[in-house]
Amino acid sequence: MTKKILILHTGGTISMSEDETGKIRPNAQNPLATVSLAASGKVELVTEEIFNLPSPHMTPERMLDLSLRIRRAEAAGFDGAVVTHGTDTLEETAIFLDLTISSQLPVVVTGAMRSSNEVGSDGIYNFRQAVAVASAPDSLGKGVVVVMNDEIHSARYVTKTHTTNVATFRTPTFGPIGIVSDGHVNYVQTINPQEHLPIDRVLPGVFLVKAYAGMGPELLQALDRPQTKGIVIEALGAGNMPPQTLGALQSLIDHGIPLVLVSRCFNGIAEPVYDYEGGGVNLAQMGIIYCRGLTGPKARIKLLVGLSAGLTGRQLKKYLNS
Ligand SMILES: NC(=O)C[C@H](N)C(=O)O
Repeated sequence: MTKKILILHTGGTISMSEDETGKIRPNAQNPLATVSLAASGKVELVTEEIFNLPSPHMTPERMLDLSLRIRRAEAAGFDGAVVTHGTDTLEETAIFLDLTISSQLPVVVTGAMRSSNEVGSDGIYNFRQAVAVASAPDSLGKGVVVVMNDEIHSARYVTKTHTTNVATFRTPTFGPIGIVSDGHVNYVQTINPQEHLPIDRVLPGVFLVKAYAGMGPELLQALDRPQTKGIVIEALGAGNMPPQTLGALQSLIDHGIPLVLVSRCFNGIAEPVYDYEGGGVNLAQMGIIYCRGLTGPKARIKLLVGLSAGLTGRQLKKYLNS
């Protein structure tokens, strides 16, 4: 049976070309628009250029537009969706979609590290693999996935790890959930289902701060204001903070601003294990919420989604802990 796949182009290098001076630029006409996927089997592609943006121009408001468009796709008879996206913020859009789309429909996000006319361009290849994954029966109910360089990654944990290499998307700690090989889609692991919050607005005022040796209170104090709705902190190691930040952290908590903690480490999960001044035990006792296994940018999207859905207090904590 022919699968009907919705293609949503948003821009990024996959939609760009190299000019005569070697610089990469956006195109007025998307180069993927004319690609034939005859070799991919029975698929009908319905294409929309929802944005034509470099991904550093992506915002939560635009992620919401994309999410709302995909949420309408199932009722419109689509069997899956492929989103093409710039790679710089792809991981944030992917988790936003994963957290806000509750349908079983396969949703695949892909991009490219080399633009459409560069030697060794990976755009058409990744696009074809993404369509194969979106139309595979095994992709039903897998949540949003990212397909790049023959690997299938869960949107929840995948991250860009290299500035230029085509093998840039990796899932630290857990690894990919599958591979695409010779057009065949093979899943090797499943990840736990998570709660979906189909929000229809996004709150501003959710920030991300990275901790460092000798960090003082200044950055945190600058965020201690009524416009701040929540802060994610990329803490040190297993989830610890320099002692000079504790006063500013306590003041943010006293002002009712949710503080969410992840680790700045590439692998592992932040846990409140260390019992010294600024250690995780201390931070958890203060009411800082530990968000397990997400990177800082992803935890920020999750906090933003939770707050935008109106979650507060224990509900917010439970959502972020899960
Ligand atoms: N490879 C890429 O897509 C990077 C580009 N700067 C973007 O994110 O739009």
